Amino acid sequence: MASVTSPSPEGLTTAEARSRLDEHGPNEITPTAGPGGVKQLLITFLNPLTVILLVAGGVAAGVGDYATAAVIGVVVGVSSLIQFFHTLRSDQALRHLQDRVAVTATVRRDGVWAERPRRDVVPGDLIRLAAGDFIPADARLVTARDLHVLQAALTGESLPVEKEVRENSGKPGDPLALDRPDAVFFGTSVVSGTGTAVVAATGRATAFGDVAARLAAKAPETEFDRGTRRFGLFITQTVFALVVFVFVVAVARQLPAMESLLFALALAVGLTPGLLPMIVNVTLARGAVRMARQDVIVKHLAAIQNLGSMDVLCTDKTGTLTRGDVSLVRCDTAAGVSADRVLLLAYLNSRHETGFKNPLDVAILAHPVPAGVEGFEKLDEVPFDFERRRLSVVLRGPSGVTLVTKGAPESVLDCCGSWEDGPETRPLDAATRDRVLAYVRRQSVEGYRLLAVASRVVTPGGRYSAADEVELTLAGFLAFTDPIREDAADAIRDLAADGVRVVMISGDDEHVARRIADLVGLGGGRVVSGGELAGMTDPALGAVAEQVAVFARTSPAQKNRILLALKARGHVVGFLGDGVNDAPSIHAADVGISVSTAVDVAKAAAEVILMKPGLRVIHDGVLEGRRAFTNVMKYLLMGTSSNFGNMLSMAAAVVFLPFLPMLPLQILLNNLLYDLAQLPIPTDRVDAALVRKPRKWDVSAIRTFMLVVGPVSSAFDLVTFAGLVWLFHATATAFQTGWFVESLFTQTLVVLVIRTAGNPFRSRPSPWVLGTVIGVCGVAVALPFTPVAGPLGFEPLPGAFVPFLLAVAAAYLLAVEVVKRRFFRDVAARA
Ligand SMILES: Nc1ncnc2c1ncn2[C@@H]1O[C@H](COP(=O)(O)OP(=O)(O)OP(=O)(O)O)[C@@H](O)[C@H]1O
Ligand SMILES: [Mg+2]
Repeated sequence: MASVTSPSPEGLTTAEARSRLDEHGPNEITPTAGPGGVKQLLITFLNPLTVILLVAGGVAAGVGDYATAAVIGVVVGVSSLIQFFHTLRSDQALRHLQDRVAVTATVRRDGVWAERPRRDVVPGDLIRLAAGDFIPADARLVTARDLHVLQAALTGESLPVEKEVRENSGKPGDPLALDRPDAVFFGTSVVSGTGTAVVAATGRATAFGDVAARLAAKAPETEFDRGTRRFGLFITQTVFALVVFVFVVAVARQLPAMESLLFALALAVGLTPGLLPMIVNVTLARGAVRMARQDVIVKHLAAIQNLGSMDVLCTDKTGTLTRGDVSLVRCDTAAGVSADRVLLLAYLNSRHETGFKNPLDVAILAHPVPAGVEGFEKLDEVPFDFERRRLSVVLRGPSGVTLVTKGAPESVLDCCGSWEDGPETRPLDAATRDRVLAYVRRQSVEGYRLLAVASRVVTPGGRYSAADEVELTLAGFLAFTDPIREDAADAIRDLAADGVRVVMISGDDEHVARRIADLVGLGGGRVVSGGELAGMTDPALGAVAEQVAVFARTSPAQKNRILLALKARGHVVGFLGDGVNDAPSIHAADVGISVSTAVDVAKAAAEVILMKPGLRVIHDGVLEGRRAFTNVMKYLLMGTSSNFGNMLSMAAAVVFLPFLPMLPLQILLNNLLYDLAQLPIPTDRVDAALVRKPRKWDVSAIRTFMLVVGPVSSAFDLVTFAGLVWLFHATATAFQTGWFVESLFTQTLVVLVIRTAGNPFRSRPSPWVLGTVIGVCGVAVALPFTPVAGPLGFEPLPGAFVPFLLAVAAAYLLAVEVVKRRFFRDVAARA
């Protein structure tokens, strides 16, 4: 672990920071930036397919076949450049999005404090910490005031620990150890208090960097990754077997050996879905950019997939279902009498606490300053935590040293032994307690959120902890209102209509939760409280969570349990939250969602950030995610149907024909044109019907589709072969020309069929898709009549071939239409 020497109070200079950034690298655990331009170009060029092609080109040039060598040159050049620019563009788009939601750190540079992206922090930087901050690096505290830090990510300890600068905490140059009271670490967060610190280590050099890098390296493969990988493997094996088969047969039949080798190599290139990774990335990146326009930012492309397949969305209440602009409407004693003292104590507590300000605190402080607030000096603080649900400050005032506690009514009541009835202090006996609880319940049922305030005179000096929150005197209650969002009910209904069930998981009171649930259309059912939940086993909870729409008084750990229980039952679960208490669940969800106004910890844990609060934008994002998914699926269905069919046809042709069914260079040209026809798929329109339900990656359905459509398309190839041989008495050149044209027609036109689950004539493709398909077919028909026909080995086709070709293509499309309907029915049935 690194060490640091004394910092300058002015912080680093910009120049110094820049040179340190060069020396230590950016402050990130896993690099977010993709490879740079030149490296990316090399990666594109050095893929195995390109290498095969270049070798084949060398061989062709060696034997004097310059036409083939030229076609290979064009194919390699064009496809590499297309891939290169597309990948570069989507990387840039994604990086731009990531910058918009980058978590920042408060850093002192050149003598001024400024917010800078976390990745720019360097060793030696002076940083400032406040509640809700994600600690940006490993650092040694220079000053600290009531600084409490949650180190769960590093130590597993779920309660905040206090950090402070002590005389004996070690010399500035000593290494930072976890138990050092003046050391704070990357990956942990500030619960309350403030401090300044000097950075000792950044990025991978941090204590957490090690752990996180190991975790990141072992990141579980998503269903999508696994699907594409297995699929790619299957294709590669099949292609390999076919290429060997074709070569052996061709040689056995004494076709020219060199020509046969080139033919086999061209097949290998032509039949591998080489564009798959690129098309997937471009489609998703395009989806990401469109989502950004709807105010939804994704940090990783995989999040789009997950958003599209999410079927349960868990959300907290304040700020998403409600507007989050809380107002304080009443301050009453436990007897229900309005009292200034209740407001005064609450105000003192809110003003002096240094934790992350809950909207309730904001509402209290927005109230006109009550008289008498100025005469108090803060001595200490016991910060809020979500298990205790209360917080205390210790103040020296006109009548001695007082501990002032505010929190959830039951939690505060548990610590009280008496209550203030005007000037009198009365004991809080069982009967009174029941009466008070009944009062709280009544208020909650009416929709008010309540906080209780209590206090006690304590002995001055010493340090205070939660153990001092005993024998308090209850001053009274504050009642707040928080209007619901106008669009919440609509958004919940729309999400439900599109297959996403919304579950509210609140830390708030059961009655308040029920009331809000009623207002937004989640009500009517059972409300499960944290207490009840504590008695359930995980499997039982899973069954309950599938039925229940509202959970109340849950702790952060319980929020997490609900979510994991739903995941265990096969749901794809999203979690939307904005607080420190939501961060673990955001992290554990399939889709962690937060809002731009959330605390850093929540934003850092999320994969999706909403630039506008509320559920409406999520609905838009979900649909956008499903659109991207659907377009990826189009590419796959198009590719699988044509590649597998072509393999079978090639194998059959080599066995039966006395010549090669297509020249190597024709195969390559065919493949290039086919690839071009696929490029605009990311721009395609998507049928509304295809985004009505969560979309899951169904590899087996795709494989079935391939195994059925492949032979079907092959059968139509054989019909073409038969027609060419017997009807048109084609020569080798005419045969090759005829199949070249037929194959491009069937392979490209099929996209118009498989791009919709219904009638292809009822669903309009994007102009780009339609234009490119027509263009490619046009080029195919025209090529034999152009001057390049000779070098490419084409000859003009007889006029009668055109109606024959159109008839074959039409019959093929009809057949695919039938198979396709079954495919979409199966997929829908399984979802
Ligand atoms: N600053 C605070 N002072 C006193 N009590 C607090 C404070 N913050 C939270 N509480 C208590 O803890 C409870 C749970 O906190 P909070 O409402 O933030 O949880 P949540 O799960 O985020 O709820 P929600 O669903 O409303 O967003 C609150 O209802 C309140 O009683
Ligand atoms: Mg909340």
